[in-house]
Amino acid sequence: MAPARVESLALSGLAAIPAEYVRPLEERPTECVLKVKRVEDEGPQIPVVDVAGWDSADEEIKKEIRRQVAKASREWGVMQLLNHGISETLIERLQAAGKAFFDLPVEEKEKYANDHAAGKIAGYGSKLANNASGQLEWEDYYFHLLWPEQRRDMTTWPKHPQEYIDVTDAYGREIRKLVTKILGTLSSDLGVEEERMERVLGGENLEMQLKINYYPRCPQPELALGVEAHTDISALTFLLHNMVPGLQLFYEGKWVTAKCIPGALIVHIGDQVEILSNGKFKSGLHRGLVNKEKVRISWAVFCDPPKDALIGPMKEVVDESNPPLFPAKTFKEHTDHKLFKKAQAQAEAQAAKKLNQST
Ligand SMILES: Oc1cc(O)c2c(c1)O[C@H](c1ccc(O)c(O)c1)[C@@H](O)[C@H]2O
Ligand SMILES: O=C(O)CCC(=O)C(=O)O
Ligand SMILES: [Fe+2]
Repeated sequence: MAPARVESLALSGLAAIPAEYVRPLEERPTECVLKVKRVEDEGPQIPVVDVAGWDSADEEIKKEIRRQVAKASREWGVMQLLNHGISETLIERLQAAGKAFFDLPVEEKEKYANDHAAGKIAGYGSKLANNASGQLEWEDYYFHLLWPEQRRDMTTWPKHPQEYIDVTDAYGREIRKLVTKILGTLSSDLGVEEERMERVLGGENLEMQLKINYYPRCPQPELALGVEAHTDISALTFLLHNMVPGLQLFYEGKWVTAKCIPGALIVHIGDQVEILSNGKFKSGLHRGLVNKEKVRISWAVFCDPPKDALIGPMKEVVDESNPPLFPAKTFKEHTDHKLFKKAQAQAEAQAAKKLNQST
């Protein structure tokens, strides 16, 4: 059965969200981000790193930037990059194109519907219930391969607006350059050669997937989640959004809301870099909240190794006092294992809930 689009639900004007979208008590946001009075100015904040001098001739400037990127990756697993080199105009055009696609009526977007059952994840989609609890997220999305160029199937990309393909392609090329810079910085910080991590992650065959997350207005944002708590299975994830707050990072036992900083590009360390570094760099737990007043849109680029790449702690970061914390697995095995574990945990939670209700 085709999943219901969250946008259609939101537009139907319902006052209470369907039960499948109501999160268990312990998962619900404790406050509704938009209503909270400058909560983001209090307590720890996601590190902000100005990388304007990344290519500077001054070695000290470069060293300081690299130090800050590595520190954020070790302590938070996420950072907001300023002056990353992607032009404001390109970002505006990318966001205008994604928004123009989502501004189409749902019936038009359905022409791009993906087909999970047939293993086709590219296209327009909404989360499918993967267990008995049927727990859903308050979002629709568009997902497609962005890189490498020769493996892309352009028939899976939106044809409307006309600009979509050129501008999304141009953005992908810019992100690919940043991938090399960040992996180089992180490799050096671990004391391995600069190209090492990128090579293990596939080099020319490293893949990038684009997911545009579309979070419609929600009548009961305090009960729902746009994206449930997770770490990204990627090596790195690059994230832009439309300046509506919603992203939260779990840090020192609390959910910290990401500040909306104009021009900033959010970078997440994903599971693959955590594994390669044997846990020196953290894959941060994060989630997405929704709100009553505004549609939120985010653009996530997941940078992944090829499916058959074997990823385990690099030998240089393992010794007698630092034994491997992760078994080596192919990227496909890692993905399957994580999905399986998630479905299993949700099924167990549902069984426990039923047991509680019957006693
Ligand atoms: O290649 C990737 C890497 C990632 O880190 C992720 C990904 C794909 O997709 C996840 C995703 C996609 C579609 C859905 O319906 C989801 O519920 C999740 C994404 O969350 C991310 O982990
Ligand atoms: O929308 C966001 O800010 C987060 C999205 C996210 O975490 C994801 O797509 O993996
Ligand atoms: Fe994520």
